[in-house]
Amino acid sequence: MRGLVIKNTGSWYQVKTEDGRLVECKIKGNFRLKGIRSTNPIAVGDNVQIIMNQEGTAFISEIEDRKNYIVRRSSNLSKQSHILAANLDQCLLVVTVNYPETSTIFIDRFLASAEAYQVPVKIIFNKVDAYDEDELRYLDALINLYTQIGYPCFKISAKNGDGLEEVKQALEGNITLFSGHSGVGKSTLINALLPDIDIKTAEISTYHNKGMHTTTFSEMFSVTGDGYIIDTPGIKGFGTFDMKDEEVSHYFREIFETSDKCKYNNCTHRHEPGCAVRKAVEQHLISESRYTSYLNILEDKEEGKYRAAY
Ligand SMILES: Nc1nc2c(ncn2[C@@H]2O[C@H](COP(=O)(O)OP(=O)(O)OP(=O)(O)O)[C@@H](O)[C@H]2O)c(=O)[nH]1
Ligand SMILES: [Zn+2]
Repeated sequence: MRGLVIKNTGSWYQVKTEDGRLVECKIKGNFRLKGIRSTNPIAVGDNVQIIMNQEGTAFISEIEDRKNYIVRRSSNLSKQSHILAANLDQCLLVVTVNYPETSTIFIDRFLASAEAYQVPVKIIFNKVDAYDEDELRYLDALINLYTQIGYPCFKISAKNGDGLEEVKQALEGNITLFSGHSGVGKSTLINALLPDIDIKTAEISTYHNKGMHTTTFSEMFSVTGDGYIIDTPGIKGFGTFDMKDEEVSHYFREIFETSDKCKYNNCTHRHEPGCAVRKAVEQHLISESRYTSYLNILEDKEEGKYRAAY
């Protein structure tokens, strides 16, 4: 029988079967997956085959190929990773123009890593109830910028409910991960979307065993329209990844499109003659803030800091 893993409590997995039942499952057999040394072979979001037993519980016998997954490295010492969630359909990045301010560098780095992981992102601008005129103008400019690049944007107040209907629609039929840095209102938003569950009290814990093994129990919450929200503490972004200088621009959509016209095909868009990207920035066809974020990643990469940033 096929099912979706919606909760991982360490020793048990809760699987929702295709006919809508919730079944407590254990793993049977050896689940070493190609290419990953993981502390947990199965994560929320995995599609699995289960074999029912007489007690009404089941064994997970097979795991289907993942379209993507996010990991956290268990510790610096071990090379093992902990898979936090699999098969994400999208990520909703919650940001704020103020209280606290989310920088465009943070947004653009997040978008770049999501591009690398091939997870579509939508941006939620929260706390619109709290902004003054200048902040609202800046907010609209940002929405304009990111919508044009191809990232859908939402303007909401998790506090008073403005804009929540559009967010609910975006959740339908999708497995969604919420991200955003501390204080932007993720918990407030998720609680508003899931009034029956208090996220802060959801059963999620972490334990350490000789400093080598860390497990985060994660859970997906059902939303109307066959969608799920993943809220795993500690995920601020995607994992780390290595890339060459000339690859960074692949993760900035509009820079990548323009780079076709650069004189050199390995142009890094910094000092090279005949760089179409720099020209587009001068002509305000590419935003200065996006270009700055792009340079910022290149610089950090050179200093070996980029990996540490996520
Ligand atoms: N004015 C206003 N305040 C909000 C809104 N949403 C959240 N807040 C407030 O912002 C603060 C942080 O909200 P949280 O929901 O805890 O933020 P979080 O992103 O979950 O933060 P972490 O748990 O640290 O990751 C709280 O004091 C909320 O009441 C909003 O739409 N408008
Ligand atoms: Zn160039």
